[in-house]
Amino acid sequence: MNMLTEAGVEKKLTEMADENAIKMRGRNVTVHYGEKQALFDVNLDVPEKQVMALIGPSGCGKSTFLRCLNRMNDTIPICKVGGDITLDAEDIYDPRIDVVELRARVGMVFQKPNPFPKSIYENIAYGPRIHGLTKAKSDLDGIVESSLQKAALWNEVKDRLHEPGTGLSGGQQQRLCIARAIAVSPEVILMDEPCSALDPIATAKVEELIDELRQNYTIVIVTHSMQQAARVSQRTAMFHLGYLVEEGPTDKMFTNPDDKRTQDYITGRFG
Ligand SMILES: Nc1ncnc2c1ncn2[C@@H]1O[C@H](COP(=O)(O)OP(=O)(O)OP(=O)(O)O)[C@@H](O)[C@H]1O
Repeated sequence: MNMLTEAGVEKKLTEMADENAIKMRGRNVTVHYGEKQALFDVNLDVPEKQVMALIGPSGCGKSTFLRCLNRMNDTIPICKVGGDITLDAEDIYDPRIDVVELRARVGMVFQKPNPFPKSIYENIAYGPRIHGLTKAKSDLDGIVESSLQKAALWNEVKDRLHEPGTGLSGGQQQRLCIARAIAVSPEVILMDEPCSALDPIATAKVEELIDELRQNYTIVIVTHSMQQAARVSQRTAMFHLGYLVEEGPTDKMFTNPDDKRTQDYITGRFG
């Protein structure tokens, strides 16, 4: 029989806990835009260092939920968020939370690549500089290089770092935006349909990158593409009309979902 020592048991338990670690937790999350309620009592856990896909028909509240996770909804005056959302068990809506710092810990990549109208180098250097992550120019050079490496863009841009970011192809611009998010050492990266403006080759590159990034980061991605959700995520959450319908391992969600609405959506019967 395979007997584990006490230290072995301890190690095994720690590994199991890590596998199931919850990075962000949403409890009874509601969102109103003025009178209109967009989310109803959403309870959803985001597992650490995995990719979670948010799927569901247009208008079901996927992007609204995503934006709750780094308080991007604060920028919409009519938007009111209720319920609890935690990051490492810390309430991110606590008035003492510094929202700028929160958004460095929980970075975001948008649908349309949106590099600053500055050089490739400056696009990456801006965040670490304003967050005071580095003082020496050589440190900043190092962050720029490692962020571009992690975003699988370094080889394509290393000889043109001082050219405008807006001069890159759409797919390269999106990887530049991912590098920019990585540069401030986030823990979570939120992606709102990051490939919808990209061609299939650029999409494949970004998907490959997402798969690599999950070794170090927790990722939540909104996508309209069932294939993409199946390719990149380990867990999938299905929304419908502002409700979380169900959540589970991606394999199960795409082969044997519990709810008929998920079945109908993934087989293209609505949405
Ligand atoms: N800024 C806003 N002001 C008012 N209503 C909004 C705003 N943003 C979203 N909504 C409404 O909230 C609901 C959920 O929208 P949301 O964008 O979160 O859905 P979604 O599932 O991401 O949709 P899509 O897949 O089309 O992007 C919709 O009814 C939408 O009209």
